[in-house]
Amino acid sequence: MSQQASSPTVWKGELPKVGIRPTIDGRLGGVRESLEDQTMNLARRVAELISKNLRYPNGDAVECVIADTCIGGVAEAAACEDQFRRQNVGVSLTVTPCWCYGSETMDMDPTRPKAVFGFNGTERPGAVYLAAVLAGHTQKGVPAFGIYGRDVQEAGDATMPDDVQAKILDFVRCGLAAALMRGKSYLSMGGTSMGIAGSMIDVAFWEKWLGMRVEDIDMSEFIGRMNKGQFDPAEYKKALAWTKENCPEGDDYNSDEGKRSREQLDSEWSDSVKMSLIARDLMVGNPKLAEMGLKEQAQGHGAIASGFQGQRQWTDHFPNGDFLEAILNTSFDWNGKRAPYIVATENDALNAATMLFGHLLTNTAQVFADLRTYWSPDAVASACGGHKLDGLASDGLLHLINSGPATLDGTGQQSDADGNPTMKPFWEITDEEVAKCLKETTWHPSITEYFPGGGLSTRYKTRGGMPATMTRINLVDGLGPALQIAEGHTVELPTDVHDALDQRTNPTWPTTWFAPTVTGRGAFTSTYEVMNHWGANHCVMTAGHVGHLFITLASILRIPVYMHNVDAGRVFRPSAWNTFGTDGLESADFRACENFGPLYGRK
Ligand SMILES: C[C@H](O)[C@@H](O)[C@@H](O)C(=O)CO
Ligand SMILES: [Mn+2]
Repeated sequence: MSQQASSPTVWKGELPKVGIRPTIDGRLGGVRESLEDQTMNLARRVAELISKNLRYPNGDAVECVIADTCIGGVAEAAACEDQFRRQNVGVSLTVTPCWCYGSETMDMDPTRPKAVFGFNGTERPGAVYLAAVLAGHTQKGVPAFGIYGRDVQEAGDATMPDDVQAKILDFVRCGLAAALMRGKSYLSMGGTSMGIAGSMIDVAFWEKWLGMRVEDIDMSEFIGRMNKGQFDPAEYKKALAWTKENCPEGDDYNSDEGKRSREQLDSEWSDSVKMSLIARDLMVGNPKLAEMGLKEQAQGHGAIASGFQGQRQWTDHFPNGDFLEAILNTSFDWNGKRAPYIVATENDALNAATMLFGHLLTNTAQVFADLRTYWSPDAVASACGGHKLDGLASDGLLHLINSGPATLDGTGQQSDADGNPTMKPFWEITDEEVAKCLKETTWHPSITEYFPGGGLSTRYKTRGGMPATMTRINLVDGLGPALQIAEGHTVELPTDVHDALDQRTNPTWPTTWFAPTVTGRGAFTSTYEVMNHWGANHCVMTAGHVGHLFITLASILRIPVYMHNVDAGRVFRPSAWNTFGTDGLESADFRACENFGPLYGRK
């Protein structure tokens, strides 16, 4: 593990591994012997592909465990299961070039995400085993993904076709996301914010669909720790100095009567930094607290996601959580580059879960936003002196703007290999890009009428041209969770147009102009219809067109997807889903999720 035990970290302890199961025709006396090396070598190639291409959220290479022997029957299958349990295997991938005996060799664990890769050769067909064992998975109610290369390969062909590589890697990304969530916590810091339904925590959703637990703390814990100095004083000193140097305070947009004194603002800065340390320590603990005699506080709540209620009880009296939410969701801070801590504004736990999906699928920071306004081309023209939206924005724009914080990665100041704006895993972000994200962001005294207790809000606008995916999990009485997805691009407006629109809402908040990819059908008939179908006030923006990964992860967890604009060819779900209908995949998804129920328990 690369994580130093001495610093706080989300991903403590051993992370779930990927188990590779080489299955084989068990007939000794010639058949099995002729296949042993080919089968085990196939498993080794798959393990190498995974460890070379995939990383955990902490940057470590994904670890694979290969079964000690090929699996020709139930005895070896059981031995493999024992080995996988001993070695913390959270995802399984069965691989074979030949015919094997389906139910005698299959992975029967009811909750571990699983796939089967049947090498497409004809000498000892892996495909027919694939079909047989997937039928078994469907019949026994243990859905599995099927991976089968398009083109027949020679038995000795050690290459892995691109289509097979893509499916293996996408399955493992999504299976690991599910496995990484299992057993971890969501930390609710406070309660319901302003009657927002998403912040009325539904514990059953976290337990039955995600296999997680919900931890609760009252916001008074912040005041207690601030007043008693229950945070690392050395880190606080370092963090405050870094903040003063790197987080410039911008204009105060408050009215004269709303303006706060310099002394008050300075105390809000120092309180905001303390709140950031305390929120992080509450989530993941901090060994330094144990050295201070705070052994219980040092343990944290095992939270890989959290939410801060803020409004209104806290923010009426104390600085809001804008700084803590922005900096913890960012891929760097005073300690340097590191995995973001997923923190939802207004304790919107459904947006937190969606942020967590995006983070675990891509290892990147996630933008929390209100989906506040649809700006039609006509409305923009009349608000901005006739300005005509064009290009990606020609069907109008969605204004994504949270009420104060957002990850600084959301500035779009990180670039991919082609120079396009993106948000990257922390280990790929350059020092120059860190500096650009900080430079693009200004911090403004929060608007006093909204936040009487003060605070510093995050202001930036996202660079245009970023392929991005907007998502949201909603809860439906009687159905459970349902996911919506909209791939699209960020758009940059001319400064005068941006300012005219931005100033109407709140100039102290972070703005992203988003143009969903419209298809002309259903919820994607137009940009307006995307907004019209959005299920809540909040959304999450993830860098890249990764709607297909959200769809695969949702199917593993049995969360139906009720709108998306992902081409059918990119949709990858367990083979069992096909049996619920192949024409009208959306409704089939609902039927399959309803049929199999939440991954970790009954509804
Ligand atoms: C300041 C306001 O209360 C905002 O926080 C509010 O409009 C929201 O963001 C609601 O989600
Ligand atoms: Mn909001």
